[in-house]
Amino acid sequence: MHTDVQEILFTEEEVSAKVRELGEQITRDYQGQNLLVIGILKGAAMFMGDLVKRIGMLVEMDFMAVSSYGKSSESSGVVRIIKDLDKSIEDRHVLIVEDIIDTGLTLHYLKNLLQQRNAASVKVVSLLDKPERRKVEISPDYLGFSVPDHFIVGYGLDFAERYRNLPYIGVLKPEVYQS
Ligand SMILES: O=P(O)(O)OC[C@H]1O[C@H](OP(=O)(O)OP(=O)(O)O)[C@H](O)[C@@H]1O
Ligand code: HPA
Ligand SMILES: [Mg+2]
Repeated sequence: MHTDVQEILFTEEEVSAKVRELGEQITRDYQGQNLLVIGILKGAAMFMGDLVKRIGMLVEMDFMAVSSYGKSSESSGVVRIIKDLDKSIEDRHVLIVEDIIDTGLTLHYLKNLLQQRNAASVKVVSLLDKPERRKVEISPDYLGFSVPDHFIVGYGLDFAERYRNLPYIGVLKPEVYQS
């Protein structure tokens, strides 16, 4: 375990089993549909890569990059689009892939934006949910795990761009982000 990590919440094996389960659920629900899976960079990059391999039909992939946290451990509440989708999503069934829902501000903004672009349906899969911190009412259609109100890193999740490549999901020691 990395010395800045206080506790491992989910091991690599636990994450992998959950991703497989989510993939199977999504496969059943979207049978016969032409699904567009949209990964929200950078946090969801690993989850997206692993999840699509567990979806048992051909899907299209696209990515958006947004940022609301920057170098801080607190959301600014202002969502900036850094990279937009490549193509129109009009009349498409879209599935947003997120690593974590915290205040809910990012997802609230994204869901509204994609609905305004006249997608046929907009659903959300999030690997993690931190419900205690919610500022707007929103929940995922598919969820991996709920997490307590601590700062989480690993498997895509960062603090100031670090820790994304840890293979497990853990709690960052408070002294690391408070210093
Ligand atoms: O529910 P919220 O409070 O809005 O927080 C969740 C969002 O914050 C993180 O992204 P971040 O802005 O840190 O960008 P990143 O994915 O590049 O790390 C995370 O990946 C979610 O997209
Ligand atoms: O707990 C978190 N860890 C990393 N990134 C995040 N973005 C929102 N909440 C978190
Ligand atoms: Mg981040």
